[in-house]
Amino acid sequence: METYPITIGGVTRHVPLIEPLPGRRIPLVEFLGDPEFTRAAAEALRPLVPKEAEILFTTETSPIPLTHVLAEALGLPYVVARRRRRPYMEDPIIQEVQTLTLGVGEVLWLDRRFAEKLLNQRVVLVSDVVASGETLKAMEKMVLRAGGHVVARLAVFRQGTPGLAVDTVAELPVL
Ligand SMILES: O=P(O)(O)OC[C@H]1O[C@H](OP(=O)(O)OP(=O)(O)O)[C@H](O)[C@@H]1O
Repeated sequence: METYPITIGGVTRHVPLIEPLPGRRIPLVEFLGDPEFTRAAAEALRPLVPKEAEILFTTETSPIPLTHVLAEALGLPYVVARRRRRPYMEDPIIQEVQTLTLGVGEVLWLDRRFAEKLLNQRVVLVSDVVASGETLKAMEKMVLRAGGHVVARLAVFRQGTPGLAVDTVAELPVL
């Protein structure tokens, strides 16, 4: 498999090149199962978190370890929007997202008990990669619906031109 070198905070990984859409190859960054790379990315992201931040908000799947490490370093809580409805969810916030990364529409789910943690809070959106920006837009809508205030939108990697302002630490190529 063809790979591409990605370096963040002095840690390099040779990640697979995938072709989610014909003629568009992108490096596939993965934090799951890689504590050293995850720590390096969280450390790089940490200075971008505003001092007034009260809680972090992320999505399944790959951004979860990143957000966990970042939250621990900052001493902040975090909540995670799920990509599938779980049977135990009660009165969840349900938000559609059109992500170009996979070429298909998706839905984010946030159980009410977690949505309540965002009420009147200064929330930082955290992702691993921002491409179209549609996932972050959907997350921002969820925060507003939960009664919170977004104070920063952060992603480790930017890929292409997102449709909203996002603070990132590195650029991924579209090959
Ligand atoms: O800016 P966008 O175009 O919305 O793309 C960014 C999204 O794509 C990736 O998730 P992916 O769908 O690969 O899911 P995963 O985290 O479960 O791997 C990433 O974690 C973001 O959620």
